[in-house]
Amino acid sequence: MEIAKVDLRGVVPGKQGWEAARAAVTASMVAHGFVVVAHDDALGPDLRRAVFGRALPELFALPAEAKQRTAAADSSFLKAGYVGHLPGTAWESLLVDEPSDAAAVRRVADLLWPEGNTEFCETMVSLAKNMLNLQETVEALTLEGLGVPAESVRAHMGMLGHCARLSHYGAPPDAETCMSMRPHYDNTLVTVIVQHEVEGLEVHVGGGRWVAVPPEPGTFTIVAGEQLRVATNGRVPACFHRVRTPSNRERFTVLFTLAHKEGVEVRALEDLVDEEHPLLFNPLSIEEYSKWLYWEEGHKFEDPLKAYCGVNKDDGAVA
Ligand SMILES: O=C(O)CCC(=O)C(=O)O
Ligand SMILES: [Fe+2]
Repeated sequence: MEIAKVDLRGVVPGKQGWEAARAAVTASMVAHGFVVVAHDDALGPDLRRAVFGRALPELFALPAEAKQRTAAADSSFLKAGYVGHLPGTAWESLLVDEPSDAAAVRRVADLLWPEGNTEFCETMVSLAKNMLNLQETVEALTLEGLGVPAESVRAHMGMLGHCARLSHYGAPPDAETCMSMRPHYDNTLVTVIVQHEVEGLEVHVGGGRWVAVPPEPGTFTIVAGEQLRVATNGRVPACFHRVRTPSNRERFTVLFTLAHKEGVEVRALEDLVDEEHPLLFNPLSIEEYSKWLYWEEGHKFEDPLKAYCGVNKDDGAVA
């Protein structure tokens, strides 16, 4: 299957191109739970070089104790800070909260480089601002495309927070399967995945078929997470995806997530619940759900979200 790309260059609300982009983005999100967009202005050659040629290699080359200074007390990969080499993985990652806020990035950078690293901070903030913009555009296009009125979209946006995840993958631990991250759903609303030169991201397109998304410069993959499935009352499925690198090379990626702020319940947008579309999911605390999913029995279910908060749980089959 060839993945269609939606060109978002110069697409702004109400201007020419917005309606066509809205139709294409919504169709892809509804059909697959992801959309690949072309938007080379969001990461031009200079910024790309600063991110992947400098900021990420420099960060992950730091001694382990420097990276550990940013780690959460319980080393959870769901909390801001560094997590390294979980069992069975060659993956290490740094999660930064509100990366478009210079002071927030600076706090993390000062732990990593006590002598300061202005260039790292500037690079991250520039990229984060562009990615936040891109995510808000895709989120607004999708919701509008589903018929949600502009004021509901605005109210929804007001409940969201933004995070960046910078990742480094060593060569896949199993050279035969080449799997670097097992299939999963993100627990976010949307995640934009920025790849660079080395392949890895694969999305499930149904019927056990996986499609690799090539790491083409100027393109970004936006995957829907479980929060968007709840918010859209099931219209947008969460994207099942994984990381597999057949070339067995090391790899850097940057992800940006948009998700409900901590403590804010995730619930279906009222405009998307009616007689024809009865409520599918009860309101959800993402913190409670994530605990259940990762550390309790959640992982046993084929459709954990449905098993946890589905209005009809009967078919949340155990895997
Ligand atoms: O590195 C990638 O391409 C995707 C990683 C991913 O899906 C995740 O961290 O949730
Ligand atoms: Fe993911």
